[in-house]
Amino acid sequence: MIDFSGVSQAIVRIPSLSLAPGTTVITGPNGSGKSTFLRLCAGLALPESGSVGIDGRTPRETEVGWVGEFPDQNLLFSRVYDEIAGPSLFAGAPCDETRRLVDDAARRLGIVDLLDRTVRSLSGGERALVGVATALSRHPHLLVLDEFDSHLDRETAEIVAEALERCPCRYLIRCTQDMETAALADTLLYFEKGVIVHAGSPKEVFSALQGTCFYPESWGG
Ligand SMILES: Nc1ncnc2c1ncn2[C@@H]1O[C@H](COP(=O)(O)OP(=O)(O)OP(=O)(O)O)[C@@H](O)[C@H]1O
Repeated sequence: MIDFSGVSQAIVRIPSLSLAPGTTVITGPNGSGKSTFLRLCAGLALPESGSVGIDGRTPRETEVGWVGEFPDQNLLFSRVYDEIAGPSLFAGAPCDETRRLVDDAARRLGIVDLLDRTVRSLSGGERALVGVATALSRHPHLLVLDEFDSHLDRETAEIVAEALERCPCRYLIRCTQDMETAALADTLLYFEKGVIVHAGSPKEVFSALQGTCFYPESWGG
């Protein structure tokens, strides 16, 4: 479980929360604290008070993959292969293992033909695919995605969705404004002003959001 206890960070306040393995989707208005929550999950921010535990470890003791809202801003290396290899290199993995993980991640995202390209020569969508390949290359325990897909076309979004479906990570936590994506979650959290106002299955949460823009169009009503 991912457990929040007495957590306070910037505007976010989470007295108590336990997330089961599977896919958790976060949604809510702009500025409601979604990114802050994701940063706490990933260990990129530490709570000012309280604690976050992932199966008994802190986020920083956990293998975490992260894709931010603007994936192209997080790319570190000039060559695509090196970018995807980055987490393995930082983990001190042997070269042959790194090669295997990079090839596997690139295959899953359909970007094998990009491996020798420079990151600078890629389109925004291609950079997002590289960001996702990098984040899931080492099969992280927790994969955190912060609205990275807002400017992907449908075909690219489907490639990513398929890769995520097959990703063996224990927890996937993602933020989206796409309620059709949110509807597929195991758990849905709806934030307002730093607080989780609704939590539960998509059916439970959407029943409380009927008549708002946070309701899947395909569900009608
Ligand atoms: N370290 C901080 N100190 C003070 N305020 C902060 C800090 N980090 C974030 N905030 C504020 O907290 C609020 C929530 O920010 P956050 O980025 O988490 O919201 P969000 O729901 O992801 O927004 P958006 O949908 O616009 O991306 C914002 O008003 C932001 O300015």
